[in-house]
Amino acid sequence: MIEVRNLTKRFASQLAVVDVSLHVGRGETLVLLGTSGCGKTTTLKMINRLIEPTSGFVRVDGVDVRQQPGADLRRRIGYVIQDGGLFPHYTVADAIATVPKLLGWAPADTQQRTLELIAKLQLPETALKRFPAELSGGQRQRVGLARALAARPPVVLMDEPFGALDPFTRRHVRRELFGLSELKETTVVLVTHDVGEALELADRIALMHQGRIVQIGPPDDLLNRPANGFVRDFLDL
Ligand SMILES: Nc1ncnc2c1ncn2[C@@H]1O[C@H](COP(=O)(O)OP(=O)(O)OP(=O)(O)O)[C@@H](O)[C@H]1O
Repeated sequence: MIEVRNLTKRFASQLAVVDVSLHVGRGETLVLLGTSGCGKTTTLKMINRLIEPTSGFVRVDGVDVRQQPGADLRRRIGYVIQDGGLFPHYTVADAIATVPKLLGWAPADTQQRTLELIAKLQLPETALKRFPAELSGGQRQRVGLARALAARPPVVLMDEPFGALDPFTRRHVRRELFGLSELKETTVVLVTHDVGEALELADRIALMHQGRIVQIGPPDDLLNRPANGFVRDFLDL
């Protein structure tokens, strides 16, 4: 589904990502894990072209992302960031309708999908008219996810999606969201520095350090067969 080949990103003299290659299968959840500044976000943003690579390429469903028109890419790749990334002057309904509108959906279809999503995410219908400042952190997070899932993208990228939440709410929202059947069918790449979160959510983990992947594999592989001392230290084994 997603193929990343030899991706490198240099910002002036800073090498942020160095020769990263990986693939993510359809319906799989891959977690990019690592310390602050190791290149996780830069890698994620090269998948949806928010950042252009210095070298290497990304294919989604066999097509190079550079060859896909922007609207196509946004329909196919949902994006969730910390705290939902909502515009302060958009109501919840406006936020969820963003991509369907961009794709020219009929208003009735958008409304039906919006109602379906807020029911699935257990947001009250009265929230539709509210602005982000009138919601709790957990609600904002769920709205961010509803917005990303609205047009049923086959791929969703998530950057520290639970980062703004307290540990209790974080666990709760995480379980709720990843329990959704919608997400089970979706190919997800999720960035976190939280080991527990990675072990809970990942089908496979790519552990990064200084721009490179140190080890990639199912959580059990990293736990039982850490590639080196860094992996052992990071996972506190
Ligand atoms: N636009 C930019 N210009 C210059 N340097 C950048 C830019 N964006 C990122 N960097 C640098 O590239 C490196 C990787 O950053 P990146 O945001 O990908 O790390 P990260 O692993 O996602 O970190 P965090 O968990 O703190 O968000 C860092 O050293 C960062 O300072």
